[in-house]
Amino acid sequence: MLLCIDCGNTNTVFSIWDGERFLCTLRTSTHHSRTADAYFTWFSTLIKHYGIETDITEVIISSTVPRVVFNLRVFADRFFNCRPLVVGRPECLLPHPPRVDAGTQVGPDRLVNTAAAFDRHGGDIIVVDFGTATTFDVVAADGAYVGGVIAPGVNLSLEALHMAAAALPHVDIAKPQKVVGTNTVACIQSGVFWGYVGLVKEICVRIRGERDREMKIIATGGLAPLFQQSEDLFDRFEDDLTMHGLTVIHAYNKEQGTL
Ligand SMILES: Nc1ncnc2c1ncn2[C@@H]1O[C@H](COP(=O)(O)OP(=O)(O)O)[C@@H](O)[C@H]1O
Ligand SMILES: CC(C)(COP(=O)(O)O)[C@@H](O)C(=O)NCCC(=O)O
Ligand SMILES: [K+]
Repeated sequence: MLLCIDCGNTNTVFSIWDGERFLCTLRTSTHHSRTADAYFTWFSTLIKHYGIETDITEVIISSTVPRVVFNLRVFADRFFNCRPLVVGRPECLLPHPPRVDAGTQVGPDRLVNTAAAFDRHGGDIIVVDFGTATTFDVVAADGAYVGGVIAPGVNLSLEALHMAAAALPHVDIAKPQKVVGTNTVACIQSGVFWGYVGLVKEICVRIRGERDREMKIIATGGLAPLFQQSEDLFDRFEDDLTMHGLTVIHAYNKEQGTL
């Protein structure tokens, strides 16, 4: 069985792939100081709780936080006796190498989303990932990542207002009833929610214009459903897109004989 680990700047998600389906998805916050032993204690407790039979022999990691990779490597080595495949490392092959400026280190999450979107839908796709940052990944007709857009994440924007302005409270995102807020919380929610709706629309229109073609929009990440219920922003929401991409990249490396 393959253990897929997707480490974002906020959360780290573990999912076990049995070759046909994901047996479970476990989520913890991202901390570079978490040790291999701490990961295993957490992981084995939850696996036992859910009564899942596992036989993990392989591990693949995508991490937007370079510092956590060391402890995740030790975790794979110590508890599953394997060397993990780490997306973004030279030894991890990609089905379609990215076409970006020389020296650019594309976020591994974006490479994984690209591989997943192409596998499921073919090319000419925009992936919108609502993580710590909101990223737009442009997938060309041949499946290569050819660039994109990075915007501050929804929660980061809310946090920034609270941090920088003495009178603004911490607010959780929600769809406001109206655009014109009649209290501080409603005003902030309106600014971020409708601002984001506009941001997503405008960026997608401009990407399609720049590339001069129709492009399917696939959304992923925890906050995507909130926006999907509001407006017709995306063609699809796929919660498991990044995890699927990890299985695609792992299978590709097996096929190429590098594993
Ligand atoms: N279902 C959800 N409802 C509300 N907030 C969420 C949900 N899922 C994730 N978030 C929040 O969205 C932000 C991005 O989370 P996540 O997608 O896990 O980011 P990353 O991949 O960058 O770690 C975080 O601030 C997280 O707390
Ligand atoms: C843009 C990101 C911070 C998004 O990370 P996330 O929100 O998933 O934690 C990450 O993909 C990253 O660090 N990228 C490196 C620069 C680039 O992709 O061009
Ligand atoms: K992301």
